[in-house]
Amino acid sequence: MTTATENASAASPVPTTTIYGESPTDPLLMYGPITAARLPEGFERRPYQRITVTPAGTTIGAEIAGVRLDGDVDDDTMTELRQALLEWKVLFFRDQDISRADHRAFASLWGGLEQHPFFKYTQPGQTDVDVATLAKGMDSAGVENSWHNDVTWSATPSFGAVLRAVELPESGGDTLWADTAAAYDTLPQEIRDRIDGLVAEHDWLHAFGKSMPQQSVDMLRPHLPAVQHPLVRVIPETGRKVLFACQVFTTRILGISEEESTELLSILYRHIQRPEFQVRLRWRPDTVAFWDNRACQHYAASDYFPQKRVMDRISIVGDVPVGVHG
Ligand SMILES: O=C(O)CCC(=O)C(=O)O
Ligand SMILES: [Fe+2]
Repeated sequence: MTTATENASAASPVPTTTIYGESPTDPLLMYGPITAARLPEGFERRPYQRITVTPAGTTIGAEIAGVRLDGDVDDDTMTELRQALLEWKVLFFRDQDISRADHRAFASLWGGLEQHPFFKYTQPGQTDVDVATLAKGMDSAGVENSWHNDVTWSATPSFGAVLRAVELPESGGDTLWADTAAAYDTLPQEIRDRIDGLVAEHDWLHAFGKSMPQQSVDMLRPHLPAVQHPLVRVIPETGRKVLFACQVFTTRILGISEEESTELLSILYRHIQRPEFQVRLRWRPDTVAFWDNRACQHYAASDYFPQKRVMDRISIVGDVPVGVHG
C-alpha cells in the first residue's frame, strides 16, 4: 500500500500518453479521493421546502419524506421532486402503503407509461409488471444482476421507473444504482475529450437474443432494429453530461476500430462500476424507488434464491437522447 500523501498525489494526474493500447498503465488505476459534484456548476438550486431530502449516497440516492405517492401530488411538491431527481438520480420513499392504482397514478405524473415489448401483460393496456415476470420462467430468481440502463435499445429509452416492494426475501435482494454523471465528470480529461462526440449502437439482441429461438428473433427484428445513441448524453434540464453505454445492450462504438471500441467501453464500464459512484438500497416492505434512467445505471442483486422477491414496476416513456453536439 502507499501512504496517504502518495495517495493524494496519485489521485489527480491525467495520463498524457494515449490510453488505447500504447499506455503501459491503466488510466483508471488511480487511488485516492474521487470527488464529483451532485449538480453542475451554475445550476440554479432552491432549498427544499415541501419535502425532506436525506442523502443516502454521496452524489446519488436520497431518501425523501413528506409526500405520499399517489396522483394527488401538488405542483410545488412536484417541482421539488423534479429538482431532487435531477440532483440525486434515484429517490427512495419509505412507508408508502399505496395501492397499484396509486403507484400508477404517481408514475403518470411524470409522463406516459410504457409497455415493454418483451413482457407478457395479462390485460390490454397494462403497464405495470412485477419483476418476477422479468425473470422469464426462472421463478423468483432475479436476472437483473448486470449493470444497465433500461431499454437503451429503443430510440426513446425510458425516462425512469418506479419500483415498489411487494414481497421481500429475509435478506438479500438489494438494488444498487451508479451515478453516470459523476462517472463522466471524474474521467481523465483525455478520455472525456475522446468520447464527447462519439455514437454507440444499442441492441436488444445483445442481451435477450441469446435465450430466444431464432424464429422469434426473425419475427421481432424488423420491428426492433439496432439503434444509435450519443455515448455522452446531455440531460436537457441541467446541461449535465452523462455516460450512456451499458454492457447489457451496447454493442459497439461507431466510427472507431472494433478493438478500440471494446477497450474504451471496458474502461467506461469499469469506471461506472466504482463503488464511489454507487448507492445501495436495502428494501423494506412499502419502500418505493424512483430512478432517472437517463442519469444512472442499476443492478438488482440476485442473492436470495430460492426465497421470493416480488416488486411492482412501472416505467415512464423517455425522449430521444441528445448528445454534446445536439
Ligand atoms: O428488481 C430490481 O431491483 C430492479 C430490476 C430492474 O432492473 C428493473 O426494474 O428495471
Ligand atoms: Fe432495469
